Amino acid sequence: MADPIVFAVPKGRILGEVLPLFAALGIEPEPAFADPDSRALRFATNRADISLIRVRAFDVATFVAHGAAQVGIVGSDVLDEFDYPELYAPVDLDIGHCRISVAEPAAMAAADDPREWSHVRVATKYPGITRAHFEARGVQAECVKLNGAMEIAPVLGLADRIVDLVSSGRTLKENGLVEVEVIAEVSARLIVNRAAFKTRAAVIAPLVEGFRRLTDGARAA
Ligand SMILES: Nc1ncnc2c1ncn2[C@@H]1O[C@H](COP(=O)(O)OP(=O)(O)OP(=O)(O)O)[C@@H](O)[C@H]1O
Ligand SMILES: O=P(O)(O)OC[C@H]1O[C@H](OP(=O)(O)OP(=O)(O)O)[C@H](O)[C@@H]1O
Repeated sequence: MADPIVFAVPKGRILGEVLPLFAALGIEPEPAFADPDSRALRFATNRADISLIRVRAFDVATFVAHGAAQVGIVGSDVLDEFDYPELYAPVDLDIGHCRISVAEPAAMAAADDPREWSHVRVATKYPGITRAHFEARGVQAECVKLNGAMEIAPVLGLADRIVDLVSSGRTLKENGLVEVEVIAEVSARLIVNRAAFKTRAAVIAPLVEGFRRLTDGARAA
């Protein structure tokens, strides 16, 4: 029998929303998969043809693009940032909803008109999305790449503005920032390596169909 396919799942907040989807599809990971204290990275499932890996959100796309994993789940923020040609994203899973936005200190926003910006200095984990967004508006964007805690950058003078994910808006509020522009809505997608979609079609095609039915069903309900 062929090796099981490798399905990459982000270990952060999306993991909790993925577990019910797996359950609905009859995929039962070994118990350690849902245990945040487990140090294991690869997990078996009740399906001999599917194994799981738990990696950082940005790395899900890297594993699947390179074919080291064949299938994965990743936020559309990550797909927009890297735009990997090797990835096919056939299903919007309707989980992990948030938006990617420009924010700035509340005091600055009071006297600021985004239509007048010609140059901005932005702290972000998403330099690709940020540059593309501002380029399309004819604004030159200088990006300072951070991997988290962007919200502290303006008050410390690292950058005037940030581009980051916003959901409830609580992180911005608690750090004295306000959202001034929404760049894109974000949700998690099922991704498949294009080559693997052909070579491992017997496992992957029904899996894609299963996720598609599940999310179509949820939308119709
Ligand atoms: N506040 C949020 N609300 C909803 N979805 C979110 C939120 N923040 C992030 N996400 C989604 O979850 C994905 C993973 O984010 P998460 O914050 O779990 O990882 P991270 O801390 O950025 O990753 P890592 O620790 O691996 O660097 C993001 O790419 C995005 O699609
Ligand atoms: O609008 P809110 O509901 O406050 O959510 C937004 C926050 O959520 C994400 O961070 P996360 O909590 O995942 O931590 P991180 O800094 O590790 O990415 C994001 O980077 C924001 O900081």
